[in-house]
Amino acid sequence: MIKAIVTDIEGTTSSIDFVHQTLFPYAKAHLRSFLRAQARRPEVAVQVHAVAEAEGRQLTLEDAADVLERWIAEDRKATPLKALQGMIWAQGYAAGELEGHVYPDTPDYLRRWHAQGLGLYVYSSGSVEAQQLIFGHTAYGDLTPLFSGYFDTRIGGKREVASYRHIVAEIGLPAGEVLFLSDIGEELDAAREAGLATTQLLRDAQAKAFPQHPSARDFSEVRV
Ligand SMILES: CSCCC(=O)C(=O)COP(=O)(O)O
Ligand SMILES: [Mg+2]
Repeated sequence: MIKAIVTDIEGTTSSIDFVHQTLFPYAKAHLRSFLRAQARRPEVAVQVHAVAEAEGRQLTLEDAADVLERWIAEDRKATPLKALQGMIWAQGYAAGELEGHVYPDTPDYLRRWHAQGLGLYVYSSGSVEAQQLIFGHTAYGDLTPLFSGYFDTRIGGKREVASYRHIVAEIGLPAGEVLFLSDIGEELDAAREAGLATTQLLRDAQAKAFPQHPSARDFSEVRV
């Protein structure tokens, strides 16, 4: 009996293109000006410091921006990059320059599942702030009241079994009562090894299917 759903974002609730063609370029375009203007804010400074620690060398602000641009190009799921991207996107959403993309079935089924009493959670490499922003600024309104919690890379990587063990411990349910939704087979494999139920979203005809997991073309095909 499934009592909670943990959902990925990119490729699951929202399009990969929105993340890669809109969000990442927006963060890249505003990165240097953001760092120059905001580097003294403690929450920014701590992330810039973490970039230098990860590189194992001292960095000027311009060096840090170079590293972060490289990490964006490599699609690195590094916590300092994700935290800084979230802060930059916050400015974009506040200015009305960004709208969070969700597939049309996403709000519909999130509302149904919530009304059925299922607990809804997000697990994404994007920071918790970035997760709340994308769901808080959709064409279907603010979806954040539907969620009971958010998890990001601070709980661990999405391909690591331990991350899912920590998530179910935080949710407070047996792993078998939690369903994880993602488009990425390696994430689903890790979740299953931790005991969670899984379903792979195959929204794109070219998506690589992992047949060991149940699959769904959209949320209407997800069996809970
Ligand atoms: C919160 S929207 C931005 C998502 C993001 O930054 C990312 O790297 C995609 O990660 P996901 O785990 O959702 O595939
Ligand atoms: Mg994904």
